Amino acid sequence: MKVLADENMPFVRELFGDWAEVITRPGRTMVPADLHDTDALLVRSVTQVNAHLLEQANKLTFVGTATIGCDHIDTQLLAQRGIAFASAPGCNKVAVGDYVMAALLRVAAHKNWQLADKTLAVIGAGNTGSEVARRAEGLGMKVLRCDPPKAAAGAAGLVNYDQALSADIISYHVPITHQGPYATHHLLNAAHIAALDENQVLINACRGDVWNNQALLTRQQGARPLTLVMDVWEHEPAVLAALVPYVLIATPHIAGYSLEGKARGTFALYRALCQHIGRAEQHSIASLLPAPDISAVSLTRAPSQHQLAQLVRLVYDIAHDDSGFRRGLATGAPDFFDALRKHYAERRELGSLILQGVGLDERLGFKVPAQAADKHN
Ligand SMILES: NC(=O)C1=CN([C@@H]2O[C@H](COP(=O)(O)OP(=O)(O)OC[C@H]3O[C@@H](n4cnc5c(N)ncnc54)[C@H](O)[C@@H]3O)[C@@H](O)[C@H]2O)C=CC1
Ligand SMILES: O=C(O)C(=O)[C@H](O)COP(=O)(O)O
Repeated sequence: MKVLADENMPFVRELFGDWAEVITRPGRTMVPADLHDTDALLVRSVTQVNAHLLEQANKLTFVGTATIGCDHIDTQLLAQRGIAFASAPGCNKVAVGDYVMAALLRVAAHKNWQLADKTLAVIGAGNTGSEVARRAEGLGMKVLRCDPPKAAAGAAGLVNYDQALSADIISYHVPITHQGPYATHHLLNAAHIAALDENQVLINACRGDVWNNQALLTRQQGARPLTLVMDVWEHEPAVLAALVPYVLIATPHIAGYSLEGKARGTFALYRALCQHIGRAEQHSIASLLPAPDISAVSLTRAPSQHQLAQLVRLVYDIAHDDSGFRRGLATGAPDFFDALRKHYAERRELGSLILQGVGLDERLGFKVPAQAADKHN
């Protein structure tokens, strides 16, 4: 069987190589001819799987995306053609939780805030939003959850969007959708942006088009700019360069890029394709992951917010991603965004670090020995 995969999908050869012919291509520039005689197509978020790409797909029976978002896949077309489809829901939700926690701690240092005094609103209380809410609650923050589709289905404890927009920090975790009562395209529109208070902080780690970037630029160029954290941008990879100097933390769509998250993504497709062709699984995720460079730290007392930020930086330094982004943009190279993503350094999840010695709140994401964990679930 012939499997065509995005060249930036790790562990493909380990999982598929011993039983399939694996061919890799740059995801953004896959062309119809690549699909000729291909049985299974494995993509990431940058490949538009549509009628054009499938023009020469004479043998294709399976398409998988090793991502949470599926906005790049014409799933209706696949269903019409009888092509099986799989995605990887939740695969990198922990990485997104790590990213937002790292961002929160950096914002707090920048604004001299104690996060425990602040309110965070999560827009979209699904897999990634719930992970972010859990971290924020671990930090002692008050959390508001806004999810109108879930509210309409009867979920309790949710706030409406206007209430959410009053929080100190507002973090977006919705899919990009263009139609229907809950469409998220420009969910943060020019009117919302103009009405926000200058002390508020906005975080986008979902999809760039959820925010009106041009309206944000207008706001930032005025007298009362907001504090912004942006992992995703309208029109990626062509970011609105003029906006970047007004963004506190700017990164190239890497919130989900932990090694564990990528491994779970590829593994979800391995599992789905094995099921699709009736093959028994012969691998596990654990076998794919190397030991982390730093595996344990011993604490003698509960860490302060500043010390917690230092512990997070031991595993994931968001400032490094931010400075890399700014350096890349400054080169003027049109492909800097994709180059940063392609050559992204190996990043482990906070859960790869065992914090020994004190009973730390397990919702923060670090691994806490069972007898010491301050349990909340
Ligand atoms: N920056 C990155 O690296 C990553 C970005 N993503 C993006 O984040 C998105 C969300 O991921 P998950 O949380 O795993 O998805 P999910 O499907 O588990 O949760 C999304 C939630 O948003 C809610 N929602 C939909 N429309 C809404 C609206 N108008 N207002 C408020 N809530 C609304 C849904 O009801 C659902 O509960 C993905 O679709 C993907 O586009 C995901 C992973 C990594
Ligand atoms: O899972 C998603 O959804 C994401 O946004 C991915 O983390 C994006 O990664 P790529 O597929 O663009 O490498």
